[in-house]
Amino acid sequence: MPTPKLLSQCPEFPPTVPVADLPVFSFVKIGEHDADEGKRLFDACREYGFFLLDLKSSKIGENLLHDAEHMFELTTTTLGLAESVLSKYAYNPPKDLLGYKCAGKLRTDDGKLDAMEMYTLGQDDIIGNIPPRKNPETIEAHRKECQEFFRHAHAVMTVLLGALDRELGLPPGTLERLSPLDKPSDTSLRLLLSHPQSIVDKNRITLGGHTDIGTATLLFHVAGGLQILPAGSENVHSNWRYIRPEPGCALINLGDTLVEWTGGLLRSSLHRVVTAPGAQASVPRQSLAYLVRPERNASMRRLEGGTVIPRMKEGEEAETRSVSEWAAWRAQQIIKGELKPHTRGGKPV
Ligand SMILES: O=C(O)CCC(=O)C(=O)O
Ligand SMILES: [Fe+2]
Repeated sequence: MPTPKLLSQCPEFPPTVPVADLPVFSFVKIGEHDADEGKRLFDACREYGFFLLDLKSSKIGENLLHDAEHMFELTTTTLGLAESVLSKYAYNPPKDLLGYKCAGKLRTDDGKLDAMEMYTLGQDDIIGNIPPRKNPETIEAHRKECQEFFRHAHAVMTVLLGALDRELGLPPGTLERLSPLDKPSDTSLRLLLSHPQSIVDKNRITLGGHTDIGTATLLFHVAGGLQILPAGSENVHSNWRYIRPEPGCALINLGDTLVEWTGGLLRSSLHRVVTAPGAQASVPRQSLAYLVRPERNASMRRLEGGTVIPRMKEGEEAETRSVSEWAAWRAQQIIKGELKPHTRGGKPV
């Protein structure tokens, strides 16, 4: 992403690093229910679980690109506050992931500590599903812009989830109703920042390999550094592929919840952030991740009623946990080392 303006302020993404060849879809065509675009989108959701979405030439898309510029400004002002101010808004894992996370709180795949700062805004707080939380003044003064971002990002997701409903043969609106804007959920917007290193280690892992746990994620990045591990590849440095930021595009990736709901048809791919490549390593790296989670009471149970999602076979046990219970269980498994994050789903239809 995002806008040509922001990309022009960043050194060039080098042409020499290995990149993932992700497909680009037109948001306009998907909104028009273009059958061919929908089919290719479904293929990408199973093969990679990642794709680029061209937001240009669409009113909602252009609005979201504009909102993203505001959110990048909030990243600069908010994460530029003194540590003594930010620490008053510190996150409190595992219960409360909203607020400020300083660098060095998480373990990365190589056993070192992460180098990513983030400030996480909750959809419930910003949209008003709960009484407002207290955020730093840099954010409180721009609640309206934050609301606009959430509304437009949700509108874009609604169009994408509608296309997946059609491809999965689910009744229209099924997936959107499970992850709505106006019901309590853990949907959030992360404002992410990592600082350049004094001595550049191009393989340093800024944010460790993971899959996103929710429905789907919409990401804007300006400098590179985000990488995906192609399905079936061993987790060694040489197999990871950079994702090249493209002007006017958002990057979309599917989360573990969609894998569960579709009986493993859709894919949630392992991804991570390393030092931005080439000259981009010398500038602060900012990104925005809008992480859509289902409403809190939703179940992780496989969806029924579609024409494509496989039915439970004899002997298979139905997942009965709610999304919150499942998320807590999974976080515990990872903490206890019983589960190493890995690519999930992508079963043939
Ligand atoms: O910063 C990025 O490019 C990716 C962030 C990410 O994967 C996440 O926040 O889940
Ligand atoms: Fe992620």
